[in-house]
Amino acid sequence: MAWDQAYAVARDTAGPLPSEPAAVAAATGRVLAEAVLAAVPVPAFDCAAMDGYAVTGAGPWTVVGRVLAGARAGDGSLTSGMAVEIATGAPVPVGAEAVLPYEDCRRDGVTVTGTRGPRDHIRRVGDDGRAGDTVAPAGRVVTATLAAAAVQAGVEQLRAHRRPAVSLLVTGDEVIISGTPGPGQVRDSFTGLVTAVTVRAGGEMRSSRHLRDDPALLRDALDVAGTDVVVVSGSSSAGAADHLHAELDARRATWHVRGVACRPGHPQALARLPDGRWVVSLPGNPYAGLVAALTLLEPLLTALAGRPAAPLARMPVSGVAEVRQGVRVVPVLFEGGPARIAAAGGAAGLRAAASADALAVLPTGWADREPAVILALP
Ligand SMILES: Nc1nc2c(c(=O)[nH]1)N[C@H]1C(S)=C(S)[C@@H](COP(=O)(O)OP(=O)(O)OC[C@H]3O[C@@H](n4cnc5c(N)ncnc54)[C@H](O)[C@@H]3O)O[C@H]1N2
Ligand code: MOO
Repeated sequence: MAWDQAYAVARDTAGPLPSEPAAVAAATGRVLAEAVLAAVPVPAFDCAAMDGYAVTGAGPWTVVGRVLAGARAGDGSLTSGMAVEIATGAPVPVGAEAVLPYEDCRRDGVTVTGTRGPRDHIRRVGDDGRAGDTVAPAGRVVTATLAAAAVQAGVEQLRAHRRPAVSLLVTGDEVIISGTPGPGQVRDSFTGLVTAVTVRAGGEMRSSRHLRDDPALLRDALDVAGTDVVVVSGSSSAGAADHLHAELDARRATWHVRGVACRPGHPQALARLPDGRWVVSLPGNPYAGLVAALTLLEPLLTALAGRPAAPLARMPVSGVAEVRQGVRVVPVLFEGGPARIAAAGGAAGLRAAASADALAVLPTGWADREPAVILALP
């Protein structure tokens, strides 16, 4: 399957997971299934916008008291010629017409003189929205800013799509999950990468498990992986120890993507089990697996999380790389002007990607300075 088509299938095949109530404070990164409506007006009471004196009528004014923030709204009232000393955010007494900032007036004993300017320096109830106003519409990602606006408007609970839960099965007899690899061993590169892609797309990483290359272990692990998405690294190819495809066929999985015309990352796949769980197969070569995570896993999770699919970024790319068929995915550097190819190497090493700014997806027949899709690195 062509790379663009595989990306589109991963992005467009799954719909958002069901929604549920969620505490605003814990909903960052999730997508609103319903609009957030203000429970209270903002501000909830008329209050001072400056430190100074709340006054009524023309000056001079007689200071009759002091109101600090936190005082009860509705207490106290002013009539013409009266003033109270007031703090920013404190409720203005009933009848107050303006707040005179300290710098615009003079106090002598209990008398304040000064001139009222064109602004009254009072924030009125509902200036920034009334109860029932939309704080944010359905479909928005809950950012820290959106969450802050919601709690400001008295909202503590919202309705959001469930985060897609992800588990990772790291296959390979040679793979170790911690420490420095010895002869014949490789250190797992996938747990960190898959976690980062998952979190970035609005998912939740539940577990990462290492499995030896044994079909029975893979079968059992697939049985118990109770997550929306099961990612399997390695075991994607045709080798004697690669059991994933046979296992998915035995389970009558539906193949949505089975091989992508993409270098590296050709053996990547996306399938759905009859019970609804998605399986993303990442080739074991780490750079190829990273490419596959950005091609299939990220758009799938984005859709399951209910996030709107952002259009793919494109920019001109300069450098040397041969792309005879399918696409070639290369690390690039941003230096102003076209992105520059940092290296166009193999499928295993991550070193060029480590100090690159992004990956570029070079189409078949690509030539120097022609545009390419740009994928952000996790
Ligand atoms: N006869 C063929 N052989 C291969 C083909 C093919 O089409 N026909 N495709 C090649 C391509 S392309 C890739 S990519 C790999 C895919 O292999 P698998 O997904 O089956 O993965 P493994 O064989 O288990 O491992 C490949 C390579 O990656 C290393 N690896 C595996 N897991 C990890 C990990 N968690 N962290 C770091 N490195 C890992 C592993 O040690 C191997 O070196 O197949 C080609 N062969
Ligand atoms: O295409 Mo493989 O995925 O070279 O590494």
